[in-house]
Amino acid sequence: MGQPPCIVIAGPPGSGKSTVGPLLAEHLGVPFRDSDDDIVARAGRVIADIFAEDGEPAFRALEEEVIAEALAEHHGVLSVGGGAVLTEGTQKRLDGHPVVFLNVGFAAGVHRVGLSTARPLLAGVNPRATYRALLEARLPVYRSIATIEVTTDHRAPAEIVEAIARELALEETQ
Ligand SMILES: Nc1ncnc2c1ncn2[C@@H]1O[C@H](COP(=O)(O)OP(=O)(O)OP(=O)(O)O)[C@@H](O)[C@H]1O
Ligand SMILES: O=C(O)C1=C[C@@H](O)[C@@H](O)[C@H](O)C1
Ligand SMILES: [Mg+2]
Repeated sequence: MGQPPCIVIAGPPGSGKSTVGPLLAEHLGVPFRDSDDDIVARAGRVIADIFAEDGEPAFRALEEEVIAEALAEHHGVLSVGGGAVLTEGTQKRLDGHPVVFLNVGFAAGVHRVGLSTARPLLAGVNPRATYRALLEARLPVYRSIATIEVTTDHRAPAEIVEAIARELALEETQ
């Protein structure tokens, strides 16, 4: 039998991908990777600097590359950047993988992302409006690539892990 496919965690900024991903990996006893961390390690710069110095298209190209590598060689949980699933190449590569969409509503999401400047897409003059537009525009994309959708509002990370594990077990029996 081959290695199990990588379990992918997707969702908007603040949905909890980097928080829930490692907990899910621990729960399942498998390794964890985060594409944002892989990009930072590869570029030797933080994400805000890559956006500022190279622009978003260069960031997206690097993101697609590190995700392709991770999907090919990583057998565990992979959290991907909030905008990673917008790329057609990545969407195609996700085929055959369990993909968990961590959904978050506007109020909880805004509260979680705060005013951090680490998220270049939300660093403009009206981050709340930008965040609202981003959630609306991306919702259908997240839904189109996900095999599992989990609501994260008013739920602690440990409860979210339990919900994902239950859904993954159900998927396996189908
Ligand atoms: N279920 C939750 N309940 C309350 N707070 C949460 C929950 N999940 C994550 N958080 C908090 O929200 C913030 C953002 O979480 P996290 O960094 O995991 O989001 P992300 O989806 O990885 O975002 P990004 O796309 O920007 O990387 C963190 O401070 C984290 O502790
Ligand atoms: O939602 C997005 O487009 C992003 C989310 C983060 O995970 C980072 O990948 C980057 O800040 C872009
Ligand atoms: Mg993250």
